[in-house]
Formats: sequence, C-alpha cells, structure tokens
Amino acid sequence: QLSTSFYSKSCPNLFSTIKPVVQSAINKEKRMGASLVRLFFHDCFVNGCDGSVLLDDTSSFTGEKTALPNRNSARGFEVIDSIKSAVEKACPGVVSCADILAVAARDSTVILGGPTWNVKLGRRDARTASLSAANNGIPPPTSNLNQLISRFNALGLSTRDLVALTGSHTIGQARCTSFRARIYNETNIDNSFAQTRRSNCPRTNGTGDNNLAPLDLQTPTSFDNNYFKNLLNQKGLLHSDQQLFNGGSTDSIVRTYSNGQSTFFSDFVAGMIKMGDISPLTGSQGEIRKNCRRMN
Ligand code: HEM
Ligand SMILES: [Ca+2]
Ligand SMILES: [Ca+2]
Repeated sequence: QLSTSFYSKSCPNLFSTIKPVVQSAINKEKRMGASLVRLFFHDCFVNGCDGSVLLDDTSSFTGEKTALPNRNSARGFEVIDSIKSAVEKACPGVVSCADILAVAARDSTVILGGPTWNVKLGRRDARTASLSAANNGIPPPTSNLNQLISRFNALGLSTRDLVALTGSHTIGQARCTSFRARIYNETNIDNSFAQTRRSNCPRTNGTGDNNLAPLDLQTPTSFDNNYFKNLLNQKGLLHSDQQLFNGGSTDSIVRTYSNGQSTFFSDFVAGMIKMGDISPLTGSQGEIRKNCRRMN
C-alpha cells in the first residue's frame, strides 16, 4: 500500500526539500549520514517503520530512546527535526516522520557514495512506542549468526537481506563498549587490528566506554564494499560483523559482495525497500505528527 508517488500531489517538492537539509548536516559532520541510516533501521525493527524511535520520553510516557541499543548511541534527532520543520513549511500537516526517516536514510546513502532508489511512502506515525520491543527487537552486537538470521527472518527479511543491510557498517562508528569483548577475547580477529583497537578501548569495563572506532577501518565515510573486504581479513569490528564471515552459511554472500560493489548495491537497495515495508501504519491508522518528538 506504500507508493513512490504518495506525496506527488500533496507535497510535490518533498524530495528537494529534504535533500539539502541532509546534505548540510553531512557537510557539517560526515558521520551524520551513518546515524540517519541507523535511525531508520532502529525504527523499522521495532513495531515497524512508524516513527516510534523519534518519540521523546516524558513524565507520563516512555519511548525507545533509553533502550539499550539507542541510549548514548542513536543520534540524528536534531537533523530529523530540521527536516520536519522544512517539510512543514512546504506542506503543513501532510508528511509523516516515519516517511522522513525513510527518505533521509536514502539521501544519506547516496550522499556518501552509495546506491539510490525510489523510496516507497505513505507511512503514518505511531501514537505509541515500546521500550521493551526496542530492547528485544534490535539485535545486540553479541549476537551469533543464527540469532541474526532468525531475527531478520522473523521480520520477513532473508539471510541475504541480513548480509546486505549490515553492509551499512561500511559507514559510521561504534563505541568501545560495543566491541571491547571482541578485541580482547576473540581469536577470529586480525592481531594487529585488535592491537590498534585496544589502544583506544581500555580493557576495563567503565573506562573509555564511549570511545569511538570506525566500523569500516578503511573508508568510514564512504558507502562502498570495503566492509566486506575487512570481514575476509578478520577485521570486522563487532562480534556480530565477523559472524557474517566465520565459516558459516553467509560466507559465500560476503565473498560475492567483496568481489564487486554492484551486487552489494542492488541487494542493499532491495533490502532497504523490504525493511521499509515492515508493518507500516497506513490509511487512517496513527497520525501525521506535527513534531516528530511527540504525538499530536
Ligand atoms: C545485523 C545486526 C546488527 C547489529 C548487531 C548492529 C549493531 C550495531 C552497533 C553495536 C553499532 C554501534 C553502536 C554504538 O556503539 O554506539 C552499530 C552502528 C551502526 N549500524 Fe548497525 N547493527 C546491525 C545491523 C544494521 C543494519 C541492518 C543497519 C542499516 C540498515 C545498520 C546501520 C548502522 C550504522 C549506519 C551504524 C553507525 C551509526 C553511527 O555512526 O552513528 N546496522 N550497529
Ligand atoms: Ca518503529
Ligand atoms: Ca566504507
């Protein structure tokens, strides 16, 4: 029921309104492109792509921002606010925050050198959010391959979608706390890579927890296939990353993507469109929020 032309009459300049805001945010800080892609993922994996991740906590409402995968980690909310105010000026009360996330993720991917696609639109915004669904629905970096596959399968995403979409880790950063156990305890990791990462991520829990390292050591601000080449060399940063190339069923997919960008790009696009189709609110369900941080 989503459609690429959903706003063609009601907000004909939607794309040209959103793109420059994303562009200027990325000009200020390249990492922001990664952060916006991740926000879309963290929305869609929790009760579908319904803008739930954007809702602020209040004294009487608990949203998803304090869930373990989001706290001290999810970012880009101010950029979504700027996009929303530009869009409200152009087309008041028409465009959902959930759709803004989908377009911002696409624009970010393109700006950082990745593939483009036509974004399906027509999602509406939730009047609910779920802390527990966020804690249970977004896979942690300690996941093994079977856990990753089953979580993606539960949402209608294939094993190939899992590998392609996780290729988003070609951009962006992770905190020490997300990869400490891997760089100190695991053996399927390149030795000098582990040494390098240890230098800015102390062994002791609680020290340097928020120190950052790039998910793709080669090109953390370019959307390319280097992430997969790193996996072949045992230079995946997260435990979950290296699970995709660790002697299991996804090794061949990682090899294919590392051999050439084009298969990765086309599978990534297909995966993003499928992920964007996860249980949207449509028709008269939900609402079009005026402010992405709170329900109307
Ligand atoms: C396969 C399961 C996945 C796991 C376990 C996982 C886990 C993580 C973790 C732990 C971080 C670092 C967070 C931090 O330390 O603050 C991260 C960052 C990131 N993830 Fe994933 N992720 C997965 C899949 C995905 C998918 C499917 C996408 C997008 C389609 C994605 C996009 C990103 C991006 C772009 C970043 C960097 C964000 C930034 O720099 O702000 N991830 N992920
Ligand atoms: Ca959601
Ligand atoms: Ca890269």
